[in-house]
Amino acid sequence: MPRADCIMRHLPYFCRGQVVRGFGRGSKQLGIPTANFPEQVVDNLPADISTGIYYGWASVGSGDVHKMVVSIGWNPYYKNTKKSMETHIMHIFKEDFYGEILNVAIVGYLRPEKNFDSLESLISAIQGDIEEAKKQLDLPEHFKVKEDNFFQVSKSKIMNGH
Ligand SMILES: Cc1cc2nc3c(=O)[nH]c(=O)nc-3n(C[C@H](O)[C@H](O)[C@H](O)COP(=O)(O)O)c2cc1C
Ligand SMILES: Nc1ncnc2c1ncn2[C@@H]1O[C@H](COP(=O)(O)OP(=O)(O)O)[C@@H](O)[C@H]1O
Ligand SMILES: [Mg+2]
Repeated sequence: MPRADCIMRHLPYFCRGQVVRGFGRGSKQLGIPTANFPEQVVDNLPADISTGIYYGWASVGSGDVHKMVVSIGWNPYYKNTKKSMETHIMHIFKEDFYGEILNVAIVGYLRPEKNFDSLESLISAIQGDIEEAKKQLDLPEHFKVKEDNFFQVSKSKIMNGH
């Protein structure tokens, strides 16, 4: 179990980066697309932030801020060799947003990454994470992060074109 102080010390954690292609394993077909960050953003994470599943807020470019869940780690089910950071946003987008800037505020920790004996159990674990995240994010201390200047800055920066 990761130590709680190693997790909480870094939260809320804010970062942004361009959305890149992942392994295309079809998480979209399963109804759980994840916007992947480039290696560089993953490498910039605090060295001692625990891998695992977190929740928070996200926006694409200068768009609205939505609830999200994010997985940081090696996806033991798929035995990845590179650490990844993938965000599922609880919003239905009209189209894909590869190449756009994803702004992310991580506010809380849910659980460590796990291996599963079937794809179905991985999917139901992720669905459970989504439901828990939705509840947690309605708490006042988490809801207020949605209004953080971090997201306002992302709007004005992009609208002014620099
Ligand atoms: C909320 C959430 C929880 C996840 N939990 C796990 C996990 O416990 N173990 C695991 O191997 N992968 C986990 N994943 C990662 C999925 O395996 C990953 O999204 C899948 O490999 C799709 O990758 P792709 O974007 O490259 O297609 C999780 C993803 C999300 C969004
Ligand atoms: N609600 C959403 N959350 C995250 N990504 C989404 C969402 N809706 C559409 N997408 C798009 O789906 C892509 C991720 O799909 P996914 O199947 O995980 O493919 P990849 O392996 O390339 O990451 C994102 O990069 C984004 O462009
Ligand atoms: Mg993905």
